[in-house]
Amino acid sequence: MRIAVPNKGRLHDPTLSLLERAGLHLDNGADRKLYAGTVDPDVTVLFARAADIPEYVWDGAAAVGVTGYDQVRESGHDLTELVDLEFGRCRLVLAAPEDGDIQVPGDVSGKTVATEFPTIARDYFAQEGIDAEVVEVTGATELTPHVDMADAIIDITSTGTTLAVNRLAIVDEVLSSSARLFAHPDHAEDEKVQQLVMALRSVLSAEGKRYLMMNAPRERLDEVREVIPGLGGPTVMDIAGDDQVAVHVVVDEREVYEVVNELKNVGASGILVTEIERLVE
Ligand SMILES: Nc1ncnc2c1ncn2[C@@H]1O[C@H](COP(=O)(O)OP(=O)(O)OP(=O)(O)O)[C@@H](O)[C@H]1O
Ligand SMILES: O=P(O)(O)OC[C@H]1O[C@H](OP(=O)(O)OP(=O)(O)O)[C@H](O)[C@@H]1O
Ligand SMILES: [Mg+2]
Repeated sequence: MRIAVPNKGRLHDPTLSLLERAGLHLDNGADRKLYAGTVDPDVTVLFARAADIPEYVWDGAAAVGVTGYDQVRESGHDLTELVDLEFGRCRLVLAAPEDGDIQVPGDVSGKTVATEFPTIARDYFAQEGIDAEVVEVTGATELTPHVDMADAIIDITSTGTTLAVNRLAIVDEVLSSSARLFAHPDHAEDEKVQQLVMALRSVLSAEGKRYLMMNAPRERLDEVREVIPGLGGPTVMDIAGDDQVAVHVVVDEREVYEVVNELKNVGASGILVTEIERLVE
């Protein structure tokens, strides 16, 4: 199985980090090559531009690919979305110069809109019944309204800094995106693809979770159970020749502070809090 992965840009590092955490270690020097092997002899990683990945998957050059939902929509290919990887979150927005005469989407009728996403832009205008002319650019879109290349833009925003620096205001949200794992519809159910899906989900499930280990007096076990909001209840183990038991449990990271205090109050001791790499449910 080949996995297409962004070769550079914003999605490159988080994708490689996720594959590593999922246990799919890449060969050394992977990021300077077009291909990389992994610990699984049947799995190869193929590096490509984020915008080209939908095409690679659609053509069968790779069974699956990681890229932004925006890129898949722009490609027009009907790929199967398998996992939302929760990074690369951004929005495609219609934006126009602050204090200009474009205040609502309808105001761009009869005007020009620059974008790196012409397919998405045309679909959006058709759906909204807006008659605007789309001007295709390949970068620095935010500049175009200031050099009279376009009246408005459709571009990516996340923190809003680039729009603000270029004195552009959001007129409408066109699409909300994040990095996701996509498959060719014919490969979505393949065994290797499903193994990858499970491994990636296990990493995402573990994020924001902590593993708690402690000793507790056997006679206060009921009180311990009550304060633990655990995933499927705690694991309780006897400590030979002792009136203490060992208790292990997975807890939401946001609850750890309060839970540890409550556990102390019901007699728990030697409380250890650790991170979890993966959680297969
Ligand atoms: N500011 C951002 N915040 C979050 N995600 C973003 C942001 N900008 C882009 N993305 C996501 O990352 C994807 C790739 O964008 P990126 O900027 O890394 O590549 P690119 O500039 O299109 O690539 P290239 O340099 O190869 O032309 C986008 O399609 C989008 O899904
Ligand atoms: O809302 P913000 O946080 O400012 O992010 C938005 C900017 O991020 C992306 O550009 P990027 O930095 O990837 O540069 P690029 O144009 O080289 O792709 C996008 O094209 C916007 O310009
Ligand atoms: Mg970019």
